[in-house]
Amino acid sequence: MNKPTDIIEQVSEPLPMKKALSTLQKMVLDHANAAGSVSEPYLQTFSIAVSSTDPLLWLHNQDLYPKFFWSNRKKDDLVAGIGTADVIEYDKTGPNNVSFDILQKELCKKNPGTRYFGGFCFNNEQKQDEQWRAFKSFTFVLPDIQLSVTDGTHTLSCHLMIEPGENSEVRYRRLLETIAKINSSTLRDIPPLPEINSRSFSPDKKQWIKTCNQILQRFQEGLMGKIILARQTLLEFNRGFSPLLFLLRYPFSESSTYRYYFEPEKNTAFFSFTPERLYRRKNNELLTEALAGTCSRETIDNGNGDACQQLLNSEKDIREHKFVKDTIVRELEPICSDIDMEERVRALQLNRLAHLYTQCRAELKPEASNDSAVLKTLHPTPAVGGVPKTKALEQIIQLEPFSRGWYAGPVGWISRNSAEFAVGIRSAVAKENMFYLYSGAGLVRGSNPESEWEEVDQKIADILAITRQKR
Ligand SMILES: C=C(O[C@@H]1C=C(C(=O)O)C=C[C@H]1O)C(=O)O
Ligand SMILES: [Mg+2]
Repeated sequence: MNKPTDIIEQVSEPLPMKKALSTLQKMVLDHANAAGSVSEPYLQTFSIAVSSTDPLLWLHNQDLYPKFFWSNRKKDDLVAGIGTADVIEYDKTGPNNVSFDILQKELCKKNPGTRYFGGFCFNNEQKQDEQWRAFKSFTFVLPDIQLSVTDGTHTLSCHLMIEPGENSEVRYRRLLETIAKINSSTLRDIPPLPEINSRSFSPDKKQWIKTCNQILQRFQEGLMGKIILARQTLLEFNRGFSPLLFLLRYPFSESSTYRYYFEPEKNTAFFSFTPERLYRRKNNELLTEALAGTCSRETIDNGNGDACQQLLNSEKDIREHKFVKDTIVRELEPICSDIDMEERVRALQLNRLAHLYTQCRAELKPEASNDSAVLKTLHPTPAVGGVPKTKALEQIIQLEPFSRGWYAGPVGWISRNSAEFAVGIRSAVAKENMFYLYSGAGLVRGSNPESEWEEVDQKIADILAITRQKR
């Protein structure tokens, strides 16, 4: 077999979905005749322009798994994917650094010019609760079929991966069968969510306040500077349903948040509406940021106040933010030749919340121009972990009455020369009728446990609002 060209692309006017699918089938079929055995992993992408189709609705209309969806904050990079052309995954408890290295090593072997989508758990040293089973320590999927919208251009692609020793004919046949199963209907039937039977909090408010006070005591003793404590809100619905409904019903199309969704098995999914970027890398160029310190509109002047101004004047929030900003700069130093962290802190207005925000641009040293090096350095920042890092991570395991799973972990995509990871906060994991929502707050000296409880409520309020939509 010839050395592969990465991408076979049919250049034409955008085709309607049905026609695009049959053309894609033909492209694969034409190529399948050239199939043989390979001595190295062989990855081929077939692509075609398709007429404007909402990727979320398209995903909703399919009955193949896994499913994923990704949208960046600017909404000029949207991808919906189905099926597994290839997967890089790992499922053993151990240090996060081992996970990062394994992904990097496997990715290098495959050297993909295209993207694998997935995520990592927050802390792989932690034994995970049952609802996280399908997500593993990490999972990155190269989908069989994907619909992407880049700068307004819609592209339908499929991927074929042949590993050494594999029968390529079987692979081609399997891909053709998968394409044949794609539903090209554009049905807009988005059912309402079922009723909620019960709602419970872990920890409850009393326990939360007790734990926060314990932490405040540690600050007094000078043992720690900052820690992020999270809460789990469990919603039990009266029946199971597709968690994708939360994305289809997310009402804030203008909001500057990522939208991340991964459904490894039918009706088991993790999703996140996070405002926070962990990093974006292109070769040796790195973009990252500090995002911490919160004020909600609702808590000032019955929603009429200026949350951004309030935040910029809050000594406690500025301090909370500074832990993240300073740590990022300090930890990037060994792996970067140039770091440009904005001097001034800004306020970023979201739907109901405002956050303190500073951007950072850096140049990676050649030996650190890879995602394993960057992930080891940045994750977890003190926006979701704490200061000092190791101590905070130990405390989180000890004090939180649940495991974090993928909550606050890096979620996003990775390819040969570039990657983008968001921080999986404002998130939920769903398993049939049970939905576990996660959110946390950064505690520093002077934090008020009651206000931090409310801050967490505000952070999951966008997700909860969806459960109250009537139609
Ligand atoms: C930990 C979360 O958010 C983080 C905590 C913040 C805070 O305490 O002010 C703000 C943004 C994030 O850094 C979360 O939403 O779960
Ligand atoms: Mg806060």
